[in-house]
Amino acid sequence: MKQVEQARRVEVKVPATSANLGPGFDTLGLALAVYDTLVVESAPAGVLEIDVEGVGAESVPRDASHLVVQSIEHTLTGLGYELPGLRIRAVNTIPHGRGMGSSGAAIVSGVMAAAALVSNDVELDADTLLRFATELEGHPDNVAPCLFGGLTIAWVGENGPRSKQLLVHRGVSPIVLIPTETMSTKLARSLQPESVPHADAIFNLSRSALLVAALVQSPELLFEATEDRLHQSYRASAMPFTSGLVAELRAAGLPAVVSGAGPSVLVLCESPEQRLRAAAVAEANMQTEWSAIMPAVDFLGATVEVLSGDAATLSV
Ligand SMILES: Nc1ncnc2c1ncn2[C@@H]1O[C@H](COP(=O)(O)OP(=O)(O)OP(=O)(O)O)[C@@H](O)[C@H]1O
Ligand SMILES: N[C@@H](CCO)C(=O)O
Repeated sequence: MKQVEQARRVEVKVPATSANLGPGFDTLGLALAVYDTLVVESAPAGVLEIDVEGVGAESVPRDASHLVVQSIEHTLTGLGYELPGLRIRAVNTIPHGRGMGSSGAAIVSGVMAAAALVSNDVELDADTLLRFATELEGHPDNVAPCLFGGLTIAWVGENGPRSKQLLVHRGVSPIVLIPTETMSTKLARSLQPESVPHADAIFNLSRSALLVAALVQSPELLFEATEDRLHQSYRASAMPFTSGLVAELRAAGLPAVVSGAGPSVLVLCESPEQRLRAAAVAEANMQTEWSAIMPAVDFLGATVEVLSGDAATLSV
């Protein structure tokens, strides 16, 4: 096994993401301008210091089971390196367990940190970064936009996960409604049926193809393009306030969907004006405690800077 250079310090910044976007289950994802940042330093073997500020400061583990550590280890092992000691300082703003891609962001930050720790010796291409991240996350629809920014279409081919990044129409104005309750992605996935009716598969094929056109070129089609029959109804009983709010917003003509595995609601508004209307409709219909954010679409994805050791700035 190869050794990581000592006292190499890297800084990673990763965006939140919303996956599925209605019909694009496990396929479509959008990067949002809400970020976690992380400084990672290689240290003598046996050292593991984890300092967390912001989201998760009260809850995430401070040992080797921390998701970023697992991701660094997974990536370095995959590249033939021994896990060095680590000093990690995280400043998190992406909410956990709310459907905003926090686990994907933690995994991507670990993959990017590991890549930067060894970037003097190894250069990783985009597909390899996506493969390491997807191996841990299980599906590529959050980690692809987190890595590359913008709107991504992700798929798993014979040689592993791939993705295509697209720029989003400047009119598209997301609003995310975030409840205080959490939902585990694992639980939400356990509610999915093994098979779905053929007619529902066709329904989602048409809507997800339309959604790509709506997000890139024709935001006025977003309402029809965000319909779904593959996942939201199966999960509704586990998050009744979420499905109630989505229904109220859609009844008002607003393109609302469950964000990721929920329970947040994403409204993919076609203009800043529609977004203000969505905020007003949501406020009138929230039956529990929610907060609303209006993040821009992130177009950069994950970035890494090498702070010490041989300096170089990486991006994918
Ligand atoms: N920055 C982080 N550091 C350590 N652990 C994290 C971090 N972010 C997320 N996690 C872990 O991931 C869990 C949340 O993952 P989960 O997949 O259930 O939801 P999510 O990723 O926030 O939502 P979704 O996948 O629907 O977008 C947290 O409870 C925590 O255990
Ligand atoms: N496609 C995933 C996104 C959440 O990680 C799901 O809905 O289960």
